[in-house]
Amino acid sequence: MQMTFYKYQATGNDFILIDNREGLFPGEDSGLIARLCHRRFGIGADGLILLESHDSADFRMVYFNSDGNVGSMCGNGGRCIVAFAGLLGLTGDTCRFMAVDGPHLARVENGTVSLQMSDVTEVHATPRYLWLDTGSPHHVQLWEHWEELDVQREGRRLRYGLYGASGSNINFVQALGGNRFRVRTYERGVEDETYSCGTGVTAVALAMHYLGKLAASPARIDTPGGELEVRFVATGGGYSDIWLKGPAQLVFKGEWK
Ligand SMILES: N[C@H](CCC[C@H](N)C(=O)O)C(=O)O
Repeated sequence: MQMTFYKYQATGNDFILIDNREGLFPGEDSGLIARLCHRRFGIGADGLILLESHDSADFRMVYFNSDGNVGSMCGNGGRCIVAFAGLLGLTGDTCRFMAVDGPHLARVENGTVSLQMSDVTEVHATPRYLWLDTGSPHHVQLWEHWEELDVQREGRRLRYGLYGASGSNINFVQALGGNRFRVRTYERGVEDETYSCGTGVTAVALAMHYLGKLAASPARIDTPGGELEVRFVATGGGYSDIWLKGPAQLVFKGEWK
């Protein structure tokens, strides 16, 4: 299948973006999507995103994990598709698009994209970890021995051990003082560590506020791929007006033959 694709990255979380407004891409072909995302046999990416037409929003985002299956919301991918819609001339400095978890607003300033995330109504807390849904499911756990952290091993153990077949994304957090945190994420559907996960970083900011380790919005979060900022309003048990901000860049454009 011949098609034009665009490769984007947002704090090192990388995606293949395809303009599918004509509806020709075979989204049900999970084998093809996994091949396109494969880092040796394909283009290489953590996920693939289709930009499609929508009746009442600027566009629709359809997100697939690199295993080829439809994923839940992707915060970094959401920031990339906003930059992509701008490149295609569909939107200006602000836009509103539809994703699997509902509508999202976004703003673009000098290569930085701020994306409004879904409200969070519940945080499940246990003595060792928290779990919340920021559009995607996230386990958040503080980790003391940072230098010895094997994200692939620990993430895999928790993803399959605690969350059964549907699984969860797993975030390990270190508090750096003030409003700064460091995060490493094991992503479900990639089944490996990624350089950054937007819904994960969002979950970490809210979880740290919930635990009293972050006094107030915003949180500044370091990931292996760079820094992200999360702003939010606490609503007594939940969170609203949540914004994820950081860079999103086109890397290259190509043809798949
Ligand atoms: N990388 C994404 C998360 C993808 C979620 C996916 N791994 C799933 O659970 O389906 C992000 O920036 O939010």
